[in-house]
Formats: sequence, structure tokens, C-alpha cells
Amino acid sequence: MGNEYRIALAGNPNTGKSTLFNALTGLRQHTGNWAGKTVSMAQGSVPFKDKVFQLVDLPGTYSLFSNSKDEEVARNYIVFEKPDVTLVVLDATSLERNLNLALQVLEMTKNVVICINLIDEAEKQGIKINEKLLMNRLGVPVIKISARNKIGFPLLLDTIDRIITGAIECHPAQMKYSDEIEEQIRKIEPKVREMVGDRISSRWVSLRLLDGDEALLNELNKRFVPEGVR
Ligand SMILES: Nc1nc2c(ncn2[C@@H]2O[C@H](COP(=O)(O)OP(=O)(O)OP(=O)(O)O)[C@@H](O)[C@H]2O)c(=O)[nH]1
Ligand SMILES: [Mg+2]
Repeated sequence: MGNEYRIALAGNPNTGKSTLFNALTGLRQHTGNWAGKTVSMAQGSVPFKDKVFQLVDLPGTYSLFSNSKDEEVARNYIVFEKPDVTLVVLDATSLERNLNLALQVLEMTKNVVICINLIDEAEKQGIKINEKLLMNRLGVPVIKISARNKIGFPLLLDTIDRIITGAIECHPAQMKYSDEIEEQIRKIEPKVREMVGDRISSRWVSLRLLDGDEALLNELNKRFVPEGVR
């Protein structure tokens, strides 16, 4: 349908993705206080203004390389299924560790919202988070929420809506690597672009290939190379 948009929820395990998913959709995806709860993707819809957001609860992962099935599922969804917006759910009480995954997502896709969850817990612990500064550094909206207490939802939904309409444009920060790696990227990126066009970030694919990500290479072959040529 023309007014349906897919919104993916990514993040480290145990950051409250399913709690957010359930609170927004009214569904009952399993939640728990230990890692590895969500192993497959749950979907649920959230009507908002003239639109319907189809939320996809991805498995929680510490990175988005090809280290495990979960990472591949989450990675493939973000890169190949191309959700309209990807929410990265972070735990406000361990932001530094959580930002690692956020930076990976920013390399993979353009339309990203960073949700800093468990803001209630962070406040209890006296942790102060400057979301404006983060927003400037990361180039995408950063919103403080508490999924459990349903805090921050109106702004979150409105921000998703405004990204979809184009009222907000994301400019995700790109990590700069050593001169040597940047030089290698420059060499292979044009060839990667010939293969993937502008459907996927050619810089990100180049980086993964330089890292020897064979699972990704297989996935690219499957999706982009005609069967007779592989
Ligand atoms: N204090 C507080 N706890 C929260 C909040 N959101 C989620 N939690 C708790 O954090 C724990 C993990 O929540 P889940 O929603 O299962 O986390 P998840 O990200 O889906 O975890 P995986 O599926 O393992 O990746 C649960 O005990 C939640 O009740 C919040 O806003 N504040
Ligand atoms: Mg979950």
C-alpha cells in the first residue's frame, strides 16, 4: 500500500527494542532481561497520521558483520531490504559501547534515527546525555526515550514521519579510516558501484570486502550476479 513504510529496529541485545516494538504496536513480542531474546523478526503496524509504519524488530547484535546468523539477518535486512527508516536503539546507561553499532548502521544506510532508551535509568544514575551534540556529530536525529515508560514517543514518531516526507534529511556521519584503508577504498569502490549501483552504499561494501567478509560476498553474488555468470 502507498501509505505503508517499513521501520527497522536495530541495536545491541537487551537495549529494549522489543519493549519499544510492543509499546508502539500493542503486540507482545517476548522481552526479557537477558541477551538473545529476539532471534527472528517480528512485524507489527503503527498507524500515524496519514501513514502506517510497519515495524520490524530485528535480532539484537553487537555488530553487523557476518559473525553469526543473527548478525546476517539484521545486516541483510538493513542493507538489502532497505527499510524506509532504521531506528538504532541504544542503552543510555552504556552509551559508549552501544555507539559502536550505531556507527556501523550509519555506514550502511542513510535514514537513521538514534533512540537513546532507558533514559529513566540513566537519570536515576545521574548520567546526563547531550543529544544535540550527538545529533550534530552523528548527522541524524537523536531522541531520548523510555520504552518501558512510553516517554519520547510523540517526538520519535513525528521524526520518522518527517524523514519519510523529506522534511528532515539525514547526513549520517562516515568513519574515516587510515590513509592506507582509504586508498584501498578509492581503488575498489568504482568496481563495487558498477555492481550494486546506488542501491547499497558502495563505500560500506568496499570496506566489508576489504575486511574479507565472505558471507557478504556470497550474498552479493546471489543478489546481483546473474546465475550463468557466477
Ligand atoms: N528501566 C528501563 N528498562 C527498560 C526500558 N526499556 C526496556 N527495558 C528493560 O530492558 C530489558 C530488555 O528489554 P527487551 O525489550 O527484551 O530488549 P531487546 O533489545 O528486545 O533484547 P534482544 O531481543 O535480546 O536483543 C527488559 O527487562 C525491559 O523491561 C526502559 O525504558 N527503562
Ligand atoms: Mg528483543
